[in-house]
Amino acid sequence: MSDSTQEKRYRVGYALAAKKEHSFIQPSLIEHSRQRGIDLIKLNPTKPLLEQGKLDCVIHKLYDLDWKQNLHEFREKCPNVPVVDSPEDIEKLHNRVSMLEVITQLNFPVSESERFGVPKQVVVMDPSVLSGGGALGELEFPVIAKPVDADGSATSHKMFLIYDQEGLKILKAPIVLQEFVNHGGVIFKVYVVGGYVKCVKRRSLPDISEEKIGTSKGSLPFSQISNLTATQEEKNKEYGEDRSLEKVEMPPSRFLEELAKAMRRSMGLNLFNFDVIRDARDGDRYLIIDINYFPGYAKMPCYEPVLTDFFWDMVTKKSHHV
Ligand SMILES: Nc1ncnc2c1ncn2[C@@H]1O[C@H](COP(=O)(O)OP(=O)(O)OP(=O)(O)O)[C@@H](O)[C@H]1O
Ligand SMILES: O=P(O)(O)O[C@H]1[C@H](OP(=O)(O)O)[C@@H](OP(=O)(O)O)[C@@H](O)[C@@H](O)[C@@H]1OP(=O)(O)O
Ligand SMILES: [Mg+2]
Ligand SMILES: [Mg+2]
Repeated sequence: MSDSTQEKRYRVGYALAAKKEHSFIQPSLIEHSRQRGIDLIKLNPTKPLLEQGKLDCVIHKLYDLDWKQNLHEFREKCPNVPVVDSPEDIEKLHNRVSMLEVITQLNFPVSESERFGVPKQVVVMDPSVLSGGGALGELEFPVIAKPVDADGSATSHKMFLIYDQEGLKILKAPIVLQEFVNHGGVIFKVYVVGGYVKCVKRRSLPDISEEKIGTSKGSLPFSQISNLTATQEEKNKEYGEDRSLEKVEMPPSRFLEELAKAMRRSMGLNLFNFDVIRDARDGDRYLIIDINYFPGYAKMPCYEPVLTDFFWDMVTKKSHHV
């Protein structure tokens, strides 16, 4: 379709933090959408949405109360305009406990071979439990300590690999302790955009040998390990690391597609990704360790046509239910 003035044009409003806007609203996406008759409109989150021109769809990743209120009023007055996605549904992903409950509660046809689950985890609310022992329950070291909140703040990505009881002492409750699972140093990031599913490989923490488990002590901080930039990757190579991802086999696509579909239905969300690792001890066992709302789609191959197709579906379909 051309963008001639006679043809109907659609307006997709976006409300994003500056960093997200910078990475997601690329000139290539604007142009791709424009050519399909879709204009991407930057919204002012502090001004009533009804006063910001006709909107055919709203996408957003902002969580302050004023924005939620603004969105709430808009949804009441314009119930037919799809809001992707509903703040109530997104909320579940802001806590690392409720996030993984999505997975444990999935009604999913059991596949012949592949199985899925989540690593064992506990949430520690009481600071004295960390210093006094007994925090682990039935978990075994090493564990990963993750902030309970996954709300997009810088601290929400600050993690620690904890080798022993001593290592727990630097942590502050509340915190999630999750069993570390060896997985060959590779994670699979599965991007979901409505009905579209795309899996990519990323680097992860390397396996920890039995020997290392016995000799390592304390804790090791890390953050956004799978978001290494190209320069950092180059540096890794200079240091002689050969961790080429090319040879790593992807999980079966049918399995990932079914899983993504079940998650999308159960959460009521259209825009998310999830991190999957393959258990090094059991190649048919997949563990979901993280789910992110509105992730870095610009890192996904062909994100412009994929997102444009999604916008098109949203603005042209009468129903926007997932
Ligand atoms: N249970 C686990 N066993 C082994 N490695 C893990 C485990 N949990 C997390 N990791 C590693 O730590 C990384 C960060 O964990 P996680 O994905 O939960 O954090 P995040 O900050 O929410 O990540 P993102 O940037 O994707 O939002 C993972 O990508 C993976 O490399
Ligand atoms: O841009 P944002 O601030 O939303 O950052 C998100 C980041 O995307 P970016 O690549 O655009 O930074 C995502 O990366 P990928 O999973 O796609 O690799 C992932 O780390 C999310 O957890 C982050 O969301 P947050 O949890 O911090 O809200
Ligand atoms: Mg992650
Ligand atoms: Mg995350």
